[in-house]
Amino acid sequence: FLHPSFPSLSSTRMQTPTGRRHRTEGVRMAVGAKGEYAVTLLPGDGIGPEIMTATVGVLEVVAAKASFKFKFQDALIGGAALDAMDDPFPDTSLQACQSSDSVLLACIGGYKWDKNPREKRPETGLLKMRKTLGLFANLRPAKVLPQLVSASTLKPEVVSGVDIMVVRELTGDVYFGTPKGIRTGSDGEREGFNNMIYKESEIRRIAQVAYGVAEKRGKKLCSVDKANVLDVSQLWREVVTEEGLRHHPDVALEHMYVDNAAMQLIRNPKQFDTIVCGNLFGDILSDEASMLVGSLGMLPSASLGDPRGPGVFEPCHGSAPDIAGEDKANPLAMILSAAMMLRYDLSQPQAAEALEAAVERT
Ligand SMILES: NC(=O)c1ccc[n+]([C@@H]2O[C@H](COP(=O)([O-])OP(=O)(O)OC[C@H]3O[C@@H](n4cnc5c(N)ncnc54)[C@H](O)[C@@H]3O)[C@@H](O)[C@H]2O)c1
Ligand SMILES: CC(C)[C@H](C(=O)O)[C@@H](O)C(=O)O
Ligand SMILES: [Mg+2]
Repeated sequence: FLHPSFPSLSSTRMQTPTGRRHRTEGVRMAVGAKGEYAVTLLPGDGIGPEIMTATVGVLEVVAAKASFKFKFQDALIGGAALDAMDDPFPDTSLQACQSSDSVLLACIGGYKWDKNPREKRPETGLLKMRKTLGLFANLRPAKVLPQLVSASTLKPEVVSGVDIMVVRELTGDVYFGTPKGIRTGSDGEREGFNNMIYKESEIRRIAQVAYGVAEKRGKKLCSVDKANVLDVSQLWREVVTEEGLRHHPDVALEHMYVDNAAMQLIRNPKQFDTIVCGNLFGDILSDEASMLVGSLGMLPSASLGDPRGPGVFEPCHGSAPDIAGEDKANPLAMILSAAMMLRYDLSQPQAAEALEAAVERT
């Protein structure tokens, strides 16, 4: 597991992050040692190509001022891959990712493919990528920049100073549980069903990541579940508690039901430091957290997991088909995701800090 070396994305940006270098030593650093990082670009759909172009431009400037270069290669995912190859995440794209030091993904999806059968949907390609690359930990920081306090729909005194890290489990839960489908019962009525399921080992490893992140931030972890109703959440709560008692007694652990957490995030977001939750709750709460920051177009993320493979760095938002092609999309979530790539995957903290500082100035 990668948790002991996980850096935080807290306001204490001057600490030396040691993320990927530790978990990849001797495995993937050889390319970096030559001064060139192989990065696969997955522009995807909608505003994806626009924000990817902006981000690559910024990374070229970073490289020009640093002692390393990037070797970019494009690959297909989502609707673009369906159109070209009838597969939302073809093997050629998987191989491109696996042979890279890191992967930048913009976003996928769009009206054009919304009525496709499940296996031919852009979203299926995204989930396949996360699962096959073993990216079980998704870090979604929501940090309010002082310059943008007034951009939030909430009062300045509520959002000013907010600095939350949502640690979302990414390869389990109702997203991947089986059985699932739509069936016709004996009474002739159709019913849809999915299975919300977590193995103990899956809960344990994301809890370890979350405690590792919390250790390096405010030593405060809020685990979000629905243990008052769901058995899967009861196990989640037991395992998260156990993991803390055994290995992280210095981290203050709190449990919160997801409905209350959704309310508390709006009522008093500054009570939170690190939040850990399952895949579905994390999806919802991180979009909610984006409105503390002022815009969904500001929320980056890092998807990490298998130490032998690359991480994938992707904004939290989708393909925004309503504004695609209008040159209106905010590229900062994508650019900040590239900063996370520099920090977590490529062990270039100074470049990451420079990029984040540039975003703050902009
Ligand atoms: N990781 C991903 O690739 C991802 C994430 C979420 C949704 N999706 C897909 O995206 C499609 C659209 O979904 P949705 O509309 O529910 O969510 P969305 O995140 O694409 O858009 C929600 C709203 O936020 C705006 N928005 C999003 N990103 C923005 C940016 N960078 N700058 C300015 N405004 C931005 C959009 O214009 C829209 O009004 C769907 O097909 C969905 O499945 C993909
Ligand atoms: C598009 C969808 C599959 C995806 C998710 O639910 O994980 C998205 O909403 C996200 O947050 O990355
Ligand atoms: Mg989402």
